[in-house]
Amino acid sequence: MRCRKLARLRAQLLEPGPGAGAAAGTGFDVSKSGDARIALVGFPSVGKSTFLSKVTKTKSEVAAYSFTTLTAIPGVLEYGGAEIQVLDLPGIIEGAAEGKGRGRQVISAAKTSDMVLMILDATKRAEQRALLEAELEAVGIRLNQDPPNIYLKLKKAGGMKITFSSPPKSLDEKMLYNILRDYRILNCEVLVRDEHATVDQFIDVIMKEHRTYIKCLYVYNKIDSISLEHLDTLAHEPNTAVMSCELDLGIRDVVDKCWEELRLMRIYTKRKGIEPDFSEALIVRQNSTIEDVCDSIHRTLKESFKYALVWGASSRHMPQRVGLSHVVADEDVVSIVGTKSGLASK
Ligand SMILES: Nc1nc2c(ncn2[C@@H]2O[C@H](COP(=O)(O)OP(=O)(O)OP(=O)(O)O)[C@@H](O)[C@H]2O)c(=O)[nH]1
Ligand SMILES: [K+]
Ligand SMILES: [Mg+2]
Repeated sequence: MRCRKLARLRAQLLEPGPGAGAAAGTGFDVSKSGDARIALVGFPSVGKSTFLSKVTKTKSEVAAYSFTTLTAIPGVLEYGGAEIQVLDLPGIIEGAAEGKGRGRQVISAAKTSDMVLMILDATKRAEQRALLEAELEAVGIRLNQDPPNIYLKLKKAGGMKITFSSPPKSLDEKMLYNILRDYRILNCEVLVRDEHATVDQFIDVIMKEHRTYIKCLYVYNKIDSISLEHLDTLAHEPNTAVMSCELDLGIRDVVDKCWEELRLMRIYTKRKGIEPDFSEALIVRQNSTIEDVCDSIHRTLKESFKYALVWGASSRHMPQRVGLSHVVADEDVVSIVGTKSGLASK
């Protein structure tokens, strides 16, 4: 890219131009591919692009100055037969959520991911983590949280019916009534199933169309430049990994943790009388059933399904004969038996 164009793009990242703010929150135009998407989110120059270049074949520009990366750069991380799309994103700055720079666009791209890798600079002050979290929170991203266990159904008439399945610790009927009125909801049914539910969680339920619950792994990079004591403290924070891209330390561990958090499973399919093909795995989400496995092989496979044979952690015998509702485990070998004799997967 020419120098002037680069300078202009860099300026746009910092300053809201026309169309910034609400309208600019649409994210970058990178189509999803592979079995899952991980977004690299962080302040400028923490090492996001260095990491992408380490774990994928994609080379994203690396430099010591801020805003080296100007758009979303996708790479593919191969892991045990799965292909995970890793999105390198421009650095975000404080105030990004309010539309400062193109930060909102960056955060919107993160919102489309299955997992956020929050890259932090181990040499920088501790507040960076909370500051970044607050930016993501502000656009409705909830990190490492489950959706609140509160049922809300809007009605056309009949007023408000609010019930608690057990006495709540920090909510009461009056509070919920007032919040609902603030959001102009006058007819509805509410059932609070979690005694620890908070006001913020209740608002998240009202706003659920604008909330996204995403897993996050916090990764401190540049541990080559900090003391061992500091390293020890960082490494003990929850949902955290530490690494040095420069010294090639801890990167494998970060990738392994991503795999665990994404909760994907590899299923190997086997035809009758033939050894399973371990070179090609079918990737499914955790808690998937034989039915999900069938669906990911072919849309209509279920129609001719008779039973499946399963070898692996989920089977009681080797093999175990199971039906569509059987829940599979990572690295199970599955053979689908259909009504047309000898029909096997793939
Ligand atoms: N000491 C040290 N420096 C690193 C490490 N990883 C990356 N760097 C340096 O940090 C600087 C920024 O790296 P980038 O990968 O460009 O950072 P980025 O987060 O992509 O930056 P932006 O795209 O500008 O937001 C470069 O000078 C890298 O060489 C590390 O593990 N240790
Ligand atoms: K940089
Ligand atoms: Mg970069």
